[in-house]
Amino acid sequence: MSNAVEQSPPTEESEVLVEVEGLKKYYGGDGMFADPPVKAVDGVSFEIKRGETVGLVGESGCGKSTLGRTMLALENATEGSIRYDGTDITTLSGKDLKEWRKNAQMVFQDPESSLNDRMTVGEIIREPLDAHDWKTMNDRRERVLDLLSAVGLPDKHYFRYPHQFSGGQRQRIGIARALALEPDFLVLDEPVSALDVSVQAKIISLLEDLQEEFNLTYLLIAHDLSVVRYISDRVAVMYLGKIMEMGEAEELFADASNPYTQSLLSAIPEPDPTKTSRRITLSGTPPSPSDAPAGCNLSTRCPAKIKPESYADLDEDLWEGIEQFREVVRERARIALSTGDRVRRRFDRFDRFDDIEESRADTFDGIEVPERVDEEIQTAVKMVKRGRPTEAQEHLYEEFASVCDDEQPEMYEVSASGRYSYCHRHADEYEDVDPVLTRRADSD
Ligand SMILES: Nc1ncnc2c1ncn2[C@@H]1O[C@H](COP(=O)(O)OP(=O)(O)OP(=O)(O)O)[C@@H](O)[C@H]1O
Repeated sequence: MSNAVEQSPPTEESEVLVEVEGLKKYYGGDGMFADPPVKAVDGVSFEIKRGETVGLVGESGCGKSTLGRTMLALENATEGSIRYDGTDITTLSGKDLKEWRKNAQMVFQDPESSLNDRMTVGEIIREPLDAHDWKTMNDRRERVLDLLSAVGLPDKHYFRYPHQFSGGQRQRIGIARALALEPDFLVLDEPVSALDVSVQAKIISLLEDLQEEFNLTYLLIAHDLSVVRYISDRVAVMYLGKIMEMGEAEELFADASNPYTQSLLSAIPEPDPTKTSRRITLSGTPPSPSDAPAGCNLSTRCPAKIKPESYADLDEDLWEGIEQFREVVRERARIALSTGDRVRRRFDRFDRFDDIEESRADTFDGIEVPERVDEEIQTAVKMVKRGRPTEAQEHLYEEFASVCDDEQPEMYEVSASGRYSYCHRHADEYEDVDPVLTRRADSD
């Protein structure tokens, strides 16, 4: 059984460094005739303890970098707060913001493009010290030499240029620069993904050593789940601007609760050929962050989606078919019609979506479809064929929408260690995720 908790999950006594609450970052959407905003980060809350490494994972475009940048005040938050050692940095500006920036820095993915090739290594690392008018020129020089040594580069590199170095060495320079002002908190945005595997291991080990030496706190953004598993204390899984699950790394990898986390982890190849692992695939494509579902953001693709009460006894294959068909219709509704299409539609000569019949037949091939379901599907088919896929989408919504389409889930605490997950299925009134996924996998 799971308990619904407030957005911020409880953490243990250890000291919290960063507290993010109800954070949103939207792009665009201003003005009367503007397109809807891109909801890159859409209401996330979590904490990072001092000295902790939190891994942030999720598919491309889910909002990881935007969250990282907003947490460093490199982007203005649209809503919510980011308290750093108790200070809400979203309210800082001018001198106060500049002063705060010393505390938190970013290490970028691509060491090829993130360093200015016209500056020497010494100048690159010294630049933040110059910008903050840090102590004397001599002190700055000493500091740069210390930093070179901390990241494993010899003094003689001071006067060389970045293009004289390999990818791994350039990333060491980027890390030295990020450490110049003695920050407590680093956002590492894909710090090793542009590097060869052998170099990756060295940079990861350097990051671990530096964390120990300088008591650093990390937010590690990475798509490579094995890197995240190896280095993180806790992991947050993001999808379409929201955190779907967050908890201790080992526990989350071994026993994920959220259907999205389960599907993400099931894509990792099983190294032991004698073991069979369950592959959980998500249907369709992720919705655009400017057109996210009204209910749970995974609702259009969820492999454990709850059925509506009036169809609670539907066969699993049929339910899956209905959901797939709804996605086909949604895809049609996303297609912009040309002027010619509109004219043809007006004169009932529209034929661009006639293949919807075929899609229906394919989707329900070999599945027994009861009359009451078939009637609704056929009505939607007719609407799509007439060039009115949005009406068809609404019709199917009226008939088949469940709590997952209509309501955003709460955050539920799903383990004694404080892991939490964003899914209606953790509420007492619904069957939990695992038995549903097992049953649906068996029916495939
Ligand atoms: N400056 C911007 N203006 C408008 N939209 C943006 C901007 N920056 C990011 N986005 C959009 O916000 C969404 C999230 O992007 P973001 O780069 O944060 O995702 P990500 O998870 O870091 O992806 P990746 O792993 O590919 O870097 C995407 O739809 C992206 O197109």
